[in-house]
Amino acid sequence: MPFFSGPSSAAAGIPSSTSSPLYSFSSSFSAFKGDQSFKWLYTTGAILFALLALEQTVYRVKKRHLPGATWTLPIIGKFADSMKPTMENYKKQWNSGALSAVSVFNIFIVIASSNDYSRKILNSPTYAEPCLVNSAKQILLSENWVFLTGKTHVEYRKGLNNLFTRKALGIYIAIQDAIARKHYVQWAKDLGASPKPIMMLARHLNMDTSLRVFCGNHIPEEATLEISDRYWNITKALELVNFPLALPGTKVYKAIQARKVAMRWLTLAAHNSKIEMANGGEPTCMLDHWVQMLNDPSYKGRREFTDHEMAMVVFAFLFASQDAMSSGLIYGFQHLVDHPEVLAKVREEQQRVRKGNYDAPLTLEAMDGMPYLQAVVKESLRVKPPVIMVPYKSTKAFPISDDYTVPTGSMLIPSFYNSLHDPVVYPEPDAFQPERWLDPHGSANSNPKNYMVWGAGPHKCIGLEYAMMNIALVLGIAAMMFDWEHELTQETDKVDIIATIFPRDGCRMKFTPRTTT
Ligand code: HEM
Repeated sequence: MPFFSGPSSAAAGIPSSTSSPLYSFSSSFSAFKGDQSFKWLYTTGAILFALLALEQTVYRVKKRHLPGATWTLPIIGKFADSMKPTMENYKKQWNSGALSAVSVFNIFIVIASSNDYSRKILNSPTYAEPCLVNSAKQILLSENWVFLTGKTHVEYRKGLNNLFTRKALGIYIAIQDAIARKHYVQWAKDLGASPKPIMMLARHLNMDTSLRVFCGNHIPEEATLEISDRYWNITKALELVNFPLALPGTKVYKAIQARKVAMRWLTLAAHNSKIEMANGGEPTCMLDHWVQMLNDPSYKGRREFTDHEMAMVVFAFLFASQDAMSSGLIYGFQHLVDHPEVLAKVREEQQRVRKGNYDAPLTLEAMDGMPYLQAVVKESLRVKPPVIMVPYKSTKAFPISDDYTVPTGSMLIPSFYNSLHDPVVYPEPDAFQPERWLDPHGSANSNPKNYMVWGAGPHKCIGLEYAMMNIALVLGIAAMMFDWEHELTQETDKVDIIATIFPRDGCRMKFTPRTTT
């Protein structure tokens, strides 16, 4: 509404407000400078007016009948909203129509909120491809594989799928287990006396886990600390629209510096892994597993990857996972502590499967025996999906529906929230009910296409099994080691969108060691 009334009232004001002040200004001005200056001012004004009119016309022609502001705010469009995104504004937009339109800095954006349209965008690589936010190419480096599209993307990704097989996950789980326990020793100290936000602790735990899973001991402890500390600068730069130049002091500049630090360490890790595998070492991390696979004579895919290229792959995994995993972990903790009856069932399952031996590292087989914990993770990610949308762009005119064609070069935003909160598929959609996943014939399991937590199509999350396993493992261990208390604040239920979603108060918790362990 402000975007409608703003420009239209401004437009209405132009004749009266420009006529008298501009006239008197220009007439007194012309007394000194003559007719030439007046003509110059008049011509400039006319050109500006024509450009603004053209901007509105282009917007209206592209938008056609889609819901969205009738006029766009000159030049900036909905920039103010994109700077401070809120769930309330997003929900308003999603509920305005299955397809709706906005414009930011003259980028025409079509937002899809229904399951069908969101899936259609993700599954139409001939018409649409991921575009990530503007800053992503500067941060990730434009030659990163995540920017590949079409067949080259499919081929490249095929090789990387091998890094998430069950065999590979079997290597990673021992590392995940050890890192979680190491951090919990510190959590017991930090959160033992009074409730504090777990937000940054969970982010550090997740970054440490990722780096050790990806790089093992090929980087020193100081590297994980340095990357983890600086990574927040990368998260903060992931806004829809950033200051266009990466000048010193800007968010993108700081993010690029953080990437340089991370890439230096990751390149070293790739180098060290190659040496260790060449010397007959056993694979103890993702890089080792990858190098060993490339050295296997029976391996059919591409074999040569430079240290820099391997580092870019690992950096892309960090980039794709750090915010989403942290969000998933934090809401996992929050959902469990707020639902003691669910936490009690998680503990009951842990006791049954682990038979009182809570110090033994978790294995894939043990995790297979924990369907309730898996349901908890699945439900937590449904209620609070870390990624609520992904930006794509149309590479050619995209006839998305019978009566609307998305113009070439538009930004397309498939949104997942409505799919994951569809009351027909998930009755009482805002309620946290892991049980809905335990009935194989229930509506949740019968409509897998609604479960858009991981996206869909050729770019669907490559790390989803790993992510599910990690969140389950971190929660499962914590459930047996600690009693948790959650300090509710006025901001507990408010959601901040910082690339992914987080509780605004950072989830304030107190952890007390349990006597059973
Ligand atoms: C809770 C955690 C996670 C969530 C919610 C999540 C969600 C997503 C979503 C929604 C997409 C976009 C899919 C699309 O465009 O259709 C995606 C892509 C991706 N994710 Fe994840 N993700 C998570 C964890 C991870 C982890 C742990 C890794 C790696 C270790 C990872 C690696 C990737 C990569 C590389 C892509 C891009 C794939 C491609 O373009 O082919 N993600 N993820």
